[in-house]
Amino acid sequence: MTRITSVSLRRVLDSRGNPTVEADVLTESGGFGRAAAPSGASTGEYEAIELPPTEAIAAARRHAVPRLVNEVHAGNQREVDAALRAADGSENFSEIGANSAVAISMAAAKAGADVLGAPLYQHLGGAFRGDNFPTPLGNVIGGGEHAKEATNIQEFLAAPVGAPSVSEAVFANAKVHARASEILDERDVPAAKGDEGAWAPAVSDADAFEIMAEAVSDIEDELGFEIRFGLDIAASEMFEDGVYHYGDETKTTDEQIDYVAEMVDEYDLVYVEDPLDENDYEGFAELTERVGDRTLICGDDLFVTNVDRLSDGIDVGAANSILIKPNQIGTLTDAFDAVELASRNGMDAVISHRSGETEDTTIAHLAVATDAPFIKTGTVQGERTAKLNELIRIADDAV
Ligand SMILES: C=C(OP(=O)(O)O)C(=O)O
Ligand SMILES: [Mg+2]
Repeated sequence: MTRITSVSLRRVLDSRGNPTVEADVLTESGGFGRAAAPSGASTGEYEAIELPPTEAIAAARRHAVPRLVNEVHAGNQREVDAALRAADGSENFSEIGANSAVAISMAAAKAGADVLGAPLYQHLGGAFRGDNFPTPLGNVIGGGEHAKEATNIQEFLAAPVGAPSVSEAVFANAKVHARASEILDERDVPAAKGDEGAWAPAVSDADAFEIMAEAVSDIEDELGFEIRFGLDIAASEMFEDGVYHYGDETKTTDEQIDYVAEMVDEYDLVYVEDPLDENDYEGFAELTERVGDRTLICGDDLFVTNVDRLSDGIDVGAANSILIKPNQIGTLTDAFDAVELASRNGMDAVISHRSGETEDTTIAHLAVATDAPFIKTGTVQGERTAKLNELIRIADDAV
């Protein structure tokens, strides 16, 4: 019933105005799935390869489509993804592009769910998923590679951990975002927005911590449940010549570890992503040893959703959490394998968008399917609210 009968690929716009790959998958019983690849700006060195969309589409039409159409079943995700890997033949999807691969992989999952008449999260996660929801990590203030002349730290993320429902959590983050804007106004600081819709003011990181703490505490008082915050430092982007660059200042690795540990305690941070360079497993391990009992130390560029890199990290205790971005690795199968390896080793898997996104909502379903404690998918702006609103719909049994 779910045998794939057609795969079409096209270029569509992403949220930065760049082209990206969209895939449509049809099955013999009329099941349909459509998905589009996101795209990073602060990409990890070890991510699967994103090809220019025109090249990725041409290569996928030549190599992957013939191995999919009439050959595999959309309902059998491992079969679909194995065909994509076989069609590509490289370790990192350098032939057909991880952008083509992930769009097809996700579109096939949706087509499989369509045939079964099940919501995507249930097709991916099983009959007993759908009662637990991730806490959305909402990007409120940011800079780094996502906005020029703003903070060095890439993302300051609201985390409404005490919200009674996912809907209240989503609205809480929007309120924190609005409150941060008022505080910036009160300080006479103009702020444009970065790629993900976070405020991108020209303030120091120290000021951003203060603004974030004030915004979170005001909204916590207003709503009456616990809201904390976290960071994506995206430290690989700051690391050059053996030191971390904060504007004109630098920090050695030891200073960076001390700084992050101090911020964890001063601001009771619930989450810290990529506090150190993507090659520094030891630094990650040292920081995790110091503060991992009270916060999540999450590897994004460190692990790139890759089970081999995650295994190396597990061996040395490099983090207690992994960020999962399907396009970093190329298929849903690979992303699920990373989630499973993490959870078998007591680590939390956090599902994430990219800075370049589309209206695609797959990651909302992925987060529910994997019982993720957190999802990082922005706060406002259509391509972000697409996922947040989908979480609300899933909770409302309206998908
Ligand atoms: C979402 C992120 O940004 P990008 O997509 O640019 O890697 C991130 O670093 O976690
Ligand atoms: Mg990151």
